[in-house]
Amino acid sequence: MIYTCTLNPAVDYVIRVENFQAGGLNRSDNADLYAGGKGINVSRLLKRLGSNTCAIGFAGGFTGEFIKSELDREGVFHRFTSVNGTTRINVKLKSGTETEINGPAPVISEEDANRLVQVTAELTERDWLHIGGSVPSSLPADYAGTLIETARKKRARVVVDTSGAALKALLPYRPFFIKPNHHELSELFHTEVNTKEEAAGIAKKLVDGGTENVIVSMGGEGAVFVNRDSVYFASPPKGTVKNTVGAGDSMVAAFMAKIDSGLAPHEAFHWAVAAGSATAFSDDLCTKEEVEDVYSRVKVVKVEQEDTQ
Ligand SMILES: Nc1ncnc2c1ncn2[C@@H]1O[C@H](COP(=O)(O)OP(=O)(O)OP(=O)(O)O)[C@@H](O)[C@H]1O
Ligand SMILES: O=P(O)(O)OC[C@@]1(O)O[C@H](CO)[C@@H](O)[C@@H]1O
Repeated sequence: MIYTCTLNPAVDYVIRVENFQAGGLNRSDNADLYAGGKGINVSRLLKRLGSNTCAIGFAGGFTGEFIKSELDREGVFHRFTSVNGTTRINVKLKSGTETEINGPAPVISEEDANRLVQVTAELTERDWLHIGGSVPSSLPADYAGTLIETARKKRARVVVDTSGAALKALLPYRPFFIKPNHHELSELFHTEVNTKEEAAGIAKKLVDGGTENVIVSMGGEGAVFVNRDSVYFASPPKGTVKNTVGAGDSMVAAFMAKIDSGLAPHEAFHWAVAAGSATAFSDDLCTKEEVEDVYSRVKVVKVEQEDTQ
């Protein structure tokens, strides 16, 4: 079972406005609500790809109920820890460009935090623990690390998809897989990452530091894959981009799904890029059929290690 842990889920309110005017009254006749947050997106896609998954994390208030009912509707197992506050709403404003306003997390009590640790203590060596997204500031600084250690004691495989200080703090736990985008990588290493060669050079440092598999996503430019044995570059096909929210999560889901079903890492990478692009080309997360359709149009090349910095 692939458990996804979203410590700070969200209802994603995707609203489209023509000619948005900051500071003025704007009206929209096109908006959608989605169960969101990185782990939740990953679980939704895993279900579509046919993998066994369960979404865990904190949920509260009417927004928490909405997320659970949406997951029920899609047949995605979940086991959220209920909290007193209200799960946030994240606004995704589409008006030519995409503007995101991610809301604040509810306060998580110590008791609720401990209850979630107990859920991760039930994992087994056949399970994965994916930890995705931001961490509510009311949680102890080492909270995600505690979840990882708890799952590790049961020999579960750990995947980390977070950014900034939270990602930096979790790297010493030597995750099986991480997928920063090139902006997150730039922030992590205090350097500009603009090319695939530069991304591969830095990803190698992460692999040297103990992370087993690194994908660096680079939006419409594609992605880079690095592990101990090899480096691959991928270029996605051209298409009409409708929504990039969840494109990165789709990559993570497809990579885990394909590794879990026994594929080699570079093959799983190929599927990951296809899933990322398929989501970018659709309004919501992509379907299995859309991923299959994009797959044959993704170009993946093996790169000689000397060609990277
Ligand atoms: N314009 C695009 N055209 C084709 N594919 C795209 C485009 N934008 C994103 N993708 C696909 O989605 C993948 C992930 O994109 P990106 O690097 O933006 O992830 P991300 O920043 O983690 O996204 P998010 O956090 O919004 O889920 C890319 O590697 C690519 O495969
Ligand atoms: O604020 P965080 O936790 O970093 O990111 C949350 C979020 O932006 O990430 C997902 C897309 O990856 C969205 O569903 C969600 O709104």
